Amino acid sequence: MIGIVMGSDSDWPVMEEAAKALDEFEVPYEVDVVSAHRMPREMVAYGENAASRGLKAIIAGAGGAAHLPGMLASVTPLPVIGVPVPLKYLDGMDSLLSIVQMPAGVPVATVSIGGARNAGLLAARILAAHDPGLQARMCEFQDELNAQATEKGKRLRAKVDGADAFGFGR
Ligand SMILES: Nc1c(C(=O)O)ncn1[C@@H]1O[C@H](COP(=O)(O)O)[C@@H](O)[C@H]1O
Repeated sequence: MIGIVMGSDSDWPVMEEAAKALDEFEVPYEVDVVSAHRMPREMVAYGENAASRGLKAIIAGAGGAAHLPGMLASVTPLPVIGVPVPLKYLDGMDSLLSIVQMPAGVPVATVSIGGARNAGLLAARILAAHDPGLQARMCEFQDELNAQATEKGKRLRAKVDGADAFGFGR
């Protein structure tokens, strides 16, 4: 089970992509609003109880002064994946820097601004390290990505001038 938490329900349109990625790999998850700023005691309780409740990793998204991922990481031994959520001002740079610049000893695996899909995929990979079946599905997924990228190259080359990737045949 993966925990997907966010500072506000207004983050859900971004964070939903993490849930969709976990759905693709049939990884169970729970979702909740847990704010370090607005509900600090509940946030500490969530982090302190996460491991004993059976969660294997936490995906935490927040916008602006995004202290939630780092604060969770300080009260749980589980891996925490931070998702910077872009807001109206500063385009998510505020959130990115708040999440990524953690002091040594308290790691948060930070994905790109709005990168909730990668957060979901990273959580699946963490579980896959101890789950051969899930790891096999991850390998298939990577093969599909490869095939799609190869196809894009073929289409582009055909569109430009029929040359191959190195420009031979021009
Ligand atoms: N960054 C945090 C924290 C936190 O880090 O504890 N709690 C809420 N927020 C963020 O405030 C933004 C605005 O929230 P509202 O839309 O509720 O006003 C959201 O992006 C949320 O993640």
